[in-house]
Amino acid sequence: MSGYFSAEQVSAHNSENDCWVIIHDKVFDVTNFLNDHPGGKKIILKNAGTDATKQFVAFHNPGVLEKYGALCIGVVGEPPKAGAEAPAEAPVDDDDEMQFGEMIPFGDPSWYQQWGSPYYKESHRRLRRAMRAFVDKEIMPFVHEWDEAKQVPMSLFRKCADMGILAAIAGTGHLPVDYFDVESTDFFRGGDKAIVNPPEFDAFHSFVIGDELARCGSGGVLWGLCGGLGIGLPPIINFGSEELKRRVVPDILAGRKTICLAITEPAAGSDVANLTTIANEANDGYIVNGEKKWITNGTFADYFTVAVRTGGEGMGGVSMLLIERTMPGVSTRQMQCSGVWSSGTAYINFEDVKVPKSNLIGKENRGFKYIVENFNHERMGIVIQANRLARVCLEEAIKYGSKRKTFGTKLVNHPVLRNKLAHMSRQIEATHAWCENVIYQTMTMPEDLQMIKLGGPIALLKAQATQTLEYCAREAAQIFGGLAYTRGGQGEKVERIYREVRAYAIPGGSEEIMLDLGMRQSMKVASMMYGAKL
Ligand code: HEM
Repeated sequence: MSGYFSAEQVSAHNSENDCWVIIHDKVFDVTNFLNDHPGGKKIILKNAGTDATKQFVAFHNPGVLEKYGALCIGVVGEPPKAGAEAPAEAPVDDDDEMQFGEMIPFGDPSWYQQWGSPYYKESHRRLRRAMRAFVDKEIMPFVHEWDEAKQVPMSLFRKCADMGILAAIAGTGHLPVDYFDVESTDFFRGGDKAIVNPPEFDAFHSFVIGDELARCGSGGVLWGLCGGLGIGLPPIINFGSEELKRRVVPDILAGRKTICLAITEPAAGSDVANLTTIANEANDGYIVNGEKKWITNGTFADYFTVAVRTGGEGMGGVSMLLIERTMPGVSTRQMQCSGVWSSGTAYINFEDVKVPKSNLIGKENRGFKYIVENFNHERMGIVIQANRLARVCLEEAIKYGSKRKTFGTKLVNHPVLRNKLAHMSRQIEATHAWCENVIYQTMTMPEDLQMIKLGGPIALLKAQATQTLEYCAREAAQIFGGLAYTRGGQGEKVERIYREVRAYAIPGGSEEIMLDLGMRQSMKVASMMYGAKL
């Protein structure tokens, strides 16, 4: 972008061989783009040489202009007078940032929209600003491309590592500071002056990171980035030997290597205790044989945290092994799924894979305990993502409904449409508030009690979040109409999220199992711990 033009100058460029348009006060030379324009040549030519902002807004996502930035040749207006200083940008006062975001009703959590909250302080507000800038610049514009290509680039892992996002996702409410260089990250460098000083990092910082990340509106990117790291690494960090941790954790937190969790099998999903992948002892290690299915990140992961049978039947015979892609006998193939395309969901074969004893995670036959201990963390990750994806559906629906007119009035002016938005909003807000309440308990309740007392509510919360997501994706798709039935364009996010609902409602415990477990566990806690006479 270079020049300054008057509207009159622009109006002279009004033919097929020389076509300019003004959009949001910027001047675009679209002459060479006319034949490639997905909406057709004629429709732009009708607006050639004019301010086409209104027409453009009616048919496009705002992100389109960022993608086609190269077409911009200048702005409408006078060049600044020589010697005139550029207006200074107002400094951001973190203490004052009670309002943040676009102010779409319920488009962001209430603490972004001037509501008070006991949970957030300045560091959370700084972090939300930094996360938003990162996601808007480094993720949002590329999501559709990555989804169609069915992979997230490795460069994204490195960028997220440089921010500190990978370490935050791997840590369960605290940062694994011994295994990454705090001073090389944007979020955590600089002690007191850091965006977040590492000792002050808490579960609400994790929440802000997960919530802001999920604004990208792609379960594929979220599962791609967090789906292996968030569940495959904690068993190593929490139970692995120091040697194992030193060997694998730093590379993963630096974005040089990736890891996934391999538990589910073609015939063993939520009933983990029945898995059949076998690890027979041989010399100073194991020989592993078996198949794993629906393994998030399995297509590209360097490491696999694998649940194997080392002992007898049931949960007491399960161990966790770290298997490496370079080990002979490991093969993976990408599965064709309805959604989360860029997350590399894989079918994995282990054929006579020799695994050294040093790759055993924790103790033999204790694997089931390690898996179960990460369930709360895993499920809360799913809850946070699902509820923000639901919010994205709401936000998109409100924005679209505020510009699209039918029967002479905007969609949002039809009561039947507002009724849908209202039901979406109330479910999202209720889920968010419950989520904050549970997160607060993870910071204040002793860890051994959390396992017992939070398991039930978190299972119910997972079902609540995924049913909210399903509802919101459906209603937003109805509001977008045909646009949510086609990939890309204005309905892009909603179309994608609608396809991704099952990737939230099934893994990490299906809704059916969550609802049953949630009540069973809560009944048990009520009678055993609180003395309820049931
Ligand atoms: C810099 C100028 C423009 C660029 C870069 C551009 C780009 C695009 C792109 C990428 C699409 C595919 C759908 C999407 O991704 O949103 C599209 C569709 C479309 N564009 Fe443009 N466009 C421009 C100007 C215009 C103008 C001035 C009009 C005038 C009305 C227009 C009308 C349309 C229509 C009707 C569609 C089809 C929408 C649909 O499929 O529902 N475009 N444009």
